[in-house]
Amino acid sequence: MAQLDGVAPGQPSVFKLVLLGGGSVGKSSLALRFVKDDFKSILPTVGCAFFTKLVDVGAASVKLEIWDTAGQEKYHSVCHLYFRGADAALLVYDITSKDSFGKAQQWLNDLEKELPPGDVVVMLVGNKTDLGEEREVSFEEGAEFAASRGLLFTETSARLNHRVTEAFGAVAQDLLRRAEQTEKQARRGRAHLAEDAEPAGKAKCCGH
Ligand SMILES: Nc1nc2c(ncn2[C@@H]2O[C@H](COP(=O)(O)OP(=O)(O)OP(=O)(O)O)[C@@H](O)[C@H]2O)c(=O)[nH]1
Repeated sequence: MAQLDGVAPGQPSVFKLVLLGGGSVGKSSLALRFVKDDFKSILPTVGCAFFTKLVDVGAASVKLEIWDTAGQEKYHSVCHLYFRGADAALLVYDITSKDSFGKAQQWLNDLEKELPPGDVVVMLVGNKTDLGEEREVSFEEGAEFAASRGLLFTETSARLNHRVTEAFGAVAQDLLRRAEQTEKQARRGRAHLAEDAEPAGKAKCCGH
């Protein structure tokens, strides 16, 4: 895999990922599971917590800077500040709460006001699949909403460590794919510019 421009050889590409969603959906638990492979009762996040984790994507390495935002309504206005410069977002809801699914959709609208769709990789995550008997949001509902807005989608259980690594891994993979695509386009653009410049030079020379 080619090294991305601006990244020193052997160094990972760094991307900022924000965890968004209502209160108690499991944002901090997903981060804790992914970064430290741990699960415990966590107090509500105040403001924002910050983690980093290296992820291997094929032969490449990606460093995710994970910003865990507070889901409680009283912190909502502060959290907008954390959107800035985000490359990716995990939009989390609790599959046992229809209300949290609605909140995730509101968060998406807020995010898209700040960052144009397409500029950021967004994955919708239905968490707490271990509580299947209390389920209020079906897998299909989640998948359909994600498809309608061009989002990646998965369901997880931070408690049982189900599909947590895969969720972050899929986002890292998509980030790298997009970065490589952007770089290829830029290289092609530079090559075209060089080609366009060359015949003009020759014409000048041969006209004499
Ligand atoms: N059963 C179950 N409980 C979970 C799961 N993930 C988180 N929880 C529990 O849900 C509660 C809220 O989890 P948090 O990780 O603090 O949720 P949060 O979204 O970060 O909450 P805020 O900080 O208020 O935004 C805690 O009691 C967790 O133990 C899960 O996958 N399954």
